[in-house]
Parts: sequence; C-alpha cells; structure tokens
Amino acid sequence: MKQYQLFINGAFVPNGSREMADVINPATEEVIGQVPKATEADVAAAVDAAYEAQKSWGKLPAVERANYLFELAQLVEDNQELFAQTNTAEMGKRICESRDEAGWLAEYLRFYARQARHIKGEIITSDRPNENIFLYKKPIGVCAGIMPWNFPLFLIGRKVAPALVAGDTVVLKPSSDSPMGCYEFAKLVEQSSLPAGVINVVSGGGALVGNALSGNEKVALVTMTGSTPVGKQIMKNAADHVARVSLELGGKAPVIVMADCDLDATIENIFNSRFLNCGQVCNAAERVYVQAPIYDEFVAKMTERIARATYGDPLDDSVDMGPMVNRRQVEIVMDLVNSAKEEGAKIVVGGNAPTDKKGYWMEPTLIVDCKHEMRVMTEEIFGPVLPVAKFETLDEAIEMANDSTYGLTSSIHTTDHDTVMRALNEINFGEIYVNREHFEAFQGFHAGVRQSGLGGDDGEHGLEEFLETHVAYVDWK
Ligand SMILES: NC(=O)C1=CN([C@@H]2O[C@H](COP(=O)(O)OP(=O)(O)OC[C@H]3O[C@@H](n4cnc5c(N)ncnc54)[C@H](OP(=O)(O)O)[C@@H]3O)[C@@H](O)[C@H]2O)C=CC1
Ligand SMILES: O=C(O)[C@@H](O)[C@@H]1OC[C@H](O)[C@H]1O
Repeated sequence: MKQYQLFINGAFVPNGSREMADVINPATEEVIGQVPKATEADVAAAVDAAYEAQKSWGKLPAVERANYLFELAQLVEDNQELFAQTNTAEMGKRICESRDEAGWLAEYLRFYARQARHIKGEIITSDRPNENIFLYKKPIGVCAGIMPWNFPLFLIGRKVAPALVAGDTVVLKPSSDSPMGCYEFAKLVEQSSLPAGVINVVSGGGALVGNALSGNEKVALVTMTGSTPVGKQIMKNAADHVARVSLELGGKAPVIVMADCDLDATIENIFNSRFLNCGQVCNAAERVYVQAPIYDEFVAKMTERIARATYGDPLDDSVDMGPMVNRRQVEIVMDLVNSAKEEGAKIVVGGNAPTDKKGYWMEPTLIVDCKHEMRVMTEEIFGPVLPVAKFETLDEAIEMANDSTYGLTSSIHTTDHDTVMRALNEINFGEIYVNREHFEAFQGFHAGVRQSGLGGDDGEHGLEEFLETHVAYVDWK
C-alpha cells in the first residue's frame, strides 16, 4: 500500500502524527493507499510557500516559465503508465481512458507553455497630449486549485498550466476520493528543476482543507471544479477577502434529437457522451428530447446500443465502463432511477446497482417516456443513466432545454441548417455541440452559465482568468 506526504515548498513533509485517510479502489473495495489529512497550519504553510515563490516566479519571462511546463510535460509522458494505473486504481476509470487522460495532462501543459508568447497588453489613446495609457496583463498571485475526483489527472493541467505560464503559483487540493495521482505528479515536480513553492499539494477533506484554502487571504484566485453547493460555499469563503473565483460546476446537458438527424450517428454520439467514465462527467449528455416522428425508432436503437454495453474490471480494455467512484455516488444515482419509476417513466435497460461482488457497480440504464418535470430530467445524474422524453416542435424542445438551473453543455442533432442556426442563437448554455459528442477542445472555452459556474477554462480566454489587468498613465513629454 502506498503512503503519500504533503508537498510544500518543494519538499515532502514527514507525516508525523497527522491523521491519514484511506484511498479505496472502487472496483475491489481494497485500501490501496493513504494520504495525510492536512491541518490548518499545513494549508497556511503551503499558501505562504506559494506566496513567497510567486515573487520571483512572476518576474521570470513567460517563455522561461514555459520551459518548466515543457519539462513537466515530458516527465508526465515518461510516466504515463504509472499515472494511468494509479488513476484506474483510485477512481475506477477504464485503463484506456486513464491512459488518454494522462496523455491529455502532458499535452495540456504543452498547450499552455506555447501560449507564453501570446500574453498581450494594450496601448490606448489618451485624452491628453503626450500621454500613453498602457494596459498590462500581470499575474494574479497565489491560486488555490480545488479538484474533483472524476478527472484527477487532467484537472491538474487545468489548474496548473495556465497559472504557471501567467506567473502565478499554485496550491492544489485533490479530492479525497482520488488524491494519489496528484501526489505522483508532486513527485515529478520534486524531481524537476521547478523552483520550490511554485506548486504545492495538500490533501484532506473539503470541510477543513478546502475551507482553509479558499478562506486564506493570501489566495488571490480559487479555481475549483466540482458540485454547485460546494462552489457556492467557496464563493462565500472567497468573498471574505475579495478573492476571485473560477468555478466549473455541475451540468444537466440537454440533447435535442430532430426527426431529420442521421439517427445511427446520433445514437453513437449520445452513447459516447453519456457512458464515458461511467457517466461521471460534467459535460455528459444528461437528458434527451427526441422529436415524435422518430421517437419509437430512437428508443429501439438506443435500447439495442445500451443493452450491449458492458461493465466490469476497469483494467480490462474490452469493457465499456468500470465501477462508479464510491458507494455514495451509486446511492445518489439509484435514488434518481427509483424516482423516475415512481414518477411513471419506464426503465427499459438496466436500472440496478448489483451487489453480488465487491465494488461500486451500476448497470448502464435507459429510462424512456420521461416528462420534462421529473427529477431524473432536472437533477444532475453523475452516473450511467440516460433519460429520454418526446417532443413535437423545435420551440418546445428549446424551451425545455433552457428550463434548467444548470447551463454547461448542450447538443442538437439535425441535418437542417436553419434548425442549427436557431439552436446556436437560442439555446442558452456555455457550450453547444452540433451533430457530435459532448467533449471540449484545449483551445476552446469550457464554461457554464447559470449555476454551472463562473469564469471558465481552456484556450486564450481560460488564461485570462489567471491574469489581472493593471493600467499605467504615462506623460512622456
Ligand atoms: N463539475 C464537475 O465536474 C463535477 C461535479 N460533481 C458533482 O458533485 C457531486 C458530488 O461530488 P463531490 O466529489 O462530493 O464534489 P464536491 O463538490 O463535494 O467536491 C469537489 C472538491 O471540493 C472539495 N470541497 C468540498 N467541500 C469544500 C469546501 N467547503 N470548501 C472547499 N472545497 C471543498 C472536495 O473535497 P473532498 O471531496 O476531499 O472533501 C473536492 O476536492 C457529484 O455527484 C456531481 O453531481 C462532482 C465532481 C465533478
Ligand atoms: O470535471 C468534469 O467533469 C469536467 O471538468 C471535465 O473534465 C474533463 C472534461 O474535459 C471536462 O468536461
């Protein structure tokens, strides 16, 4: 069993008398590792280290900071299999998906390293003679990166890469369900030539470590991915010292399937958007509205597709899904499935959480004849469950799609140009996918509206979150 240590100011801190937390393999329920529960003093030490390190880190030319990101990317790539095995063991993702995720981490570090020469200010015309107004883009300072358990490797990239190239330093807090990958990353940081204090890692529950981090007044930006209630708590903590927040929270992505779509391609796109990572993805297809003329055919084809989906040992590449992350998540998802039954929907595939062997298993599930108001159509389902409802007109579908407290991703499947244009203009979600699966690109902008978040990740606009605008008025005569 692996034991990890807090990583503060470039060094691992002996665990001493700190309480330790078990990490459980969700496919076997075995304890596979232990991580320390940081104290408030540990969190303060990590933030102090990041604060001190930022003073010189922020003065380096961005292109020099980028070189450290390239170095880390290479180290991650050299250790891709270790990351993949760790990820699958601690959160149950299929090994092929874990390998992909480790690869994304390396490539994401490189993506932002390449942005180093693109951090730009502005010169603005003044109202006065012989004066220039300069806008500078400067680092924010210390960023707290609070991470979920569903993409524990890739999310390291989202929190670290733009911060470092912008000149900020970071304290990472991994989820208690999947902290080991983040500590494996810390080992590479220790081996690298990155200056001490630029990246720090503290583990422990959100109630203590998360609150202490987001409430620390030396933290200038809290960038968090996770649930909406925790996002709200972080906003409150950050408000106490007027820190910025960038929040990527839950979703309830609507999928509109028009009668004129390419049905076979649509079935495959929706399947991939729902069952990746056992349905535990914020951008996943969460509720499907199918136009009446093709409703029965859609249900028949989707039934066939989901019925042949398999789940099991996530180390076996041939299965479609591994386990869910923990027992609690299975219970939350089963509660929603049961609510759909009680509210009159029909379960046509799956619907059970098998308990005949160790692990946190959930059958791939299709629920049809749902109504827009049902819980299963309005509450986030972080699991392998696809609810489907029928609609008649595009107006009706757009109205139901927009009727949500969430606003992260959405999609429409159609071959009609006018329908696409109406959807782009009228569906009010941070992201819309047309005739494809839900999944974002590094160079895009991953951001939710309404209670799905504030700010956003990726691309040039994601980098802006980690920079501050300062202005200088210069009389040069
Ligand atoms: N948008 C997304 O991508 C994700 C959405 N979710 C949604 O959230 C639900 C619950 O998942 P869960 O993992 O519990 O997500 P949480 O939002 O509870 O956790 C996300 C991160 O926030 C930390 N945290 C918890 N409380 C606080 C706090 N008061 N202050 C600061 N940080 C805190 C957690 O720590 P710790 O867990 O160690 O206590 C974890 O590192 C899921 O069912 C799903 O609906 C979940 C994951 C990702
Ligand atoms: O946590 C999530 O589900 C999202 O941030 C997710 O992370 C990796 C994917 O690219 C995102 O949609």
